[in-house]
Amino acid sequence: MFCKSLLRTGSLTICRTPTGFGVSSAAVSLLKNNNVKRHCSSSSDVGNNTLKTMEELHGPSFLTSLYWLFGKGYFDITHEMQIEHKKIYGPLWKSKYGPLVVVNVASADLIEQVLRQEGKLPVRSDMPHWREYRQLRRQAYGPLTEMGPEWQRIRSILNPRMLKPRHVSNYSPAINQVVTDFIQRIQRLRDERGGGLLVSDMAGELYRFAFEGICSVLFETRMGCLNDDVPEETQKFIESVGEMFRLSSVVVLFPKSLWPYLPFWKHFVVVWDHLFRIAKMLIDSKVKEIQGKIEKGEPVEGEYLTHLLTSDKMSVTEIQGSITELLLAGVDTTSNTISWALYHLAREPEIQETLYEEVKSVCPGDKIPAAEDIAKMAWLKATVKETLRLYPVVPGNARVIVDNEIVVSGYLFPKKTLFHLCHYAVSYEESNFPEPHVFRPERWLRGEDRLKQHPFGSIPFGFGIRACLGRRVAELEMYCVLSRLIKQFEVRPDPSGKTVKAKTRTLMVPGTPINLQFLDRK
Ligand code: HEM
Repeated sequence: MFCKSLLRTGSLTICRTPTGFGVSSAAVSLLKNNNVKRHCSSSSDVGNNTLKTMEELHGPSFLTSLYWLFGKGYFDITHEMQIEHKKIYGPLWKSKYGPLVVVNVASADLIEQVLRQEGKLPVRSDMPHWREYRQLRRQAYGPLTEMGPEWQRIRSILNPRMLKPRHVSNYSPAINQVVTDFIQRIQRLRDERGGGLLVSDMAGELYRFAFEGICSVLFETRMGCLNDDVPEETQKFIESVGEMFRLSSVVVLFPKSLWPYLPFWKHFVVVWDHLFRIAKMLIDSKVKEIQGKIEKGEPVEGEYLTHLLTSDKMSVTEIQGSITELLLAGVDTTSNTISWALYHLAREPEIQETLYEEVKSVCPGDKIPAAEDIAKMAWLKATVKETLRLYPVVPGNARVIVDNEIVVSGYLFPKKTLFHLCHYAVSYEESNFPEPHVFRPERWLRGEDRLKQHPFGSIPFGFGIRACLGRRVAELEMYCVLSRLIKQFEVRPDPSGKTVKAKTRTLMVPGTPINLQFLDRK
């Protein structure tokens, strides 16, 4: 019934898809008792009981899709293809990739309809290649790869210290130490290599920052990513993450039965071995530290890892599986968002000045912003929100609703239909965001305009029980580094005046390097 092959096309992660259709009586009653609370499908559909099937939904054929991707050159900018396809087919269309069928959803109303009907155990993609490695090496699944009730169990353990604001605020001292080192690194790079002004490839620099920042939270350990001489083990760790993602997108193009015969599958396994080995080393050293303290009768204090290890709800192998996945999900998402925010602030001196005044008034002198200070910085938060609207780092998000059939815009979709939520296209809906291409943080300040916005108009962290686990930590990192950079420097654009466009590499990343000038503020 399900095609198990998997194809990855830029932002689109395509996995299992159903081939069977049909209208069941359960579906009709589902429609009548539609559990969509807001912006639901039109009442005439419900009244007439006229449900269309997925077969009736239009959209590009396989050949047309290939032509768009490779003939018209949208392979690198699949986020733009969302907007073009929406103009042609409307907000709901079907794309075929060989035997795979993907239902694209590209309006805030319809995304809301899909997400509000997801059951208790939604799935994003079944990640067969990541899962296969874990089976091969008897490693545990983490929140990205786990499914069903086990996924629910590990999320219930991982969630509180990652998502509750009172716990997350405890990470601000560790993150601020990393920010201090990052600012010093920017000063060094600028003075030693950039003629006292320019820092090249900010996305690369912020990648180091985000790697160091998330490791300081997850492993409670400093890795030295921001040193001039990065420790060898750390350098290999960073490279293995990049290599794993690169190989992932190749492996997934081939059927599982061929993997053992592919040279890059072997390489993929070696890279994962390395990632898991370093994660284990870091966790083992924390275990030893905790044991030492217990033996000496000293109090055991710590944050995320210490809490997981001492709460006894997960085995060490399970902790290793989950922490490794948190790390993988938490580096380039955060670093790319910070890069885009700085890119725009450099081009919008007035917004930058407003932000500077806000940070200075909340944190005068040398005061370093803590979580409670950030809560008072409305412009800072609005800047990050607007950045994520223009560049939703995950521009298209796969969603499979496994528990139930659902009705969207008068169509009945069977269980396990693969939806592709077009967050990028929705972020640029003129009706929600007037002048959608303009960077305008004030859209997010409290006021009348904000009340008019659709709550699903920009949901960069997803929605519901399978939404981003690292949202609060990512926000804290972004707020800390942006506020302190803007307080310390006046950021100006690359004097060459080059504009940087986004490209899709699963995530939305800068297509060319972002270079910025950093002038000390007096
Ligand atoms: C700006 C930064 C980030 C953005 C925009 C972002 C966005 C997202 C999105 C859109 C999803 C999918 C949600 C859905 O399908 O509804 C997701 C999932 C996830 N994110 Fe993030 N993320 C960011 C940072 C982080 C960080 C720092 C971490 C780790 C500390 C993290 C960990 C995760 C995990 C583990 C999942 C999978 C959750 C699950 O399937 O249960 N993310 N993220």
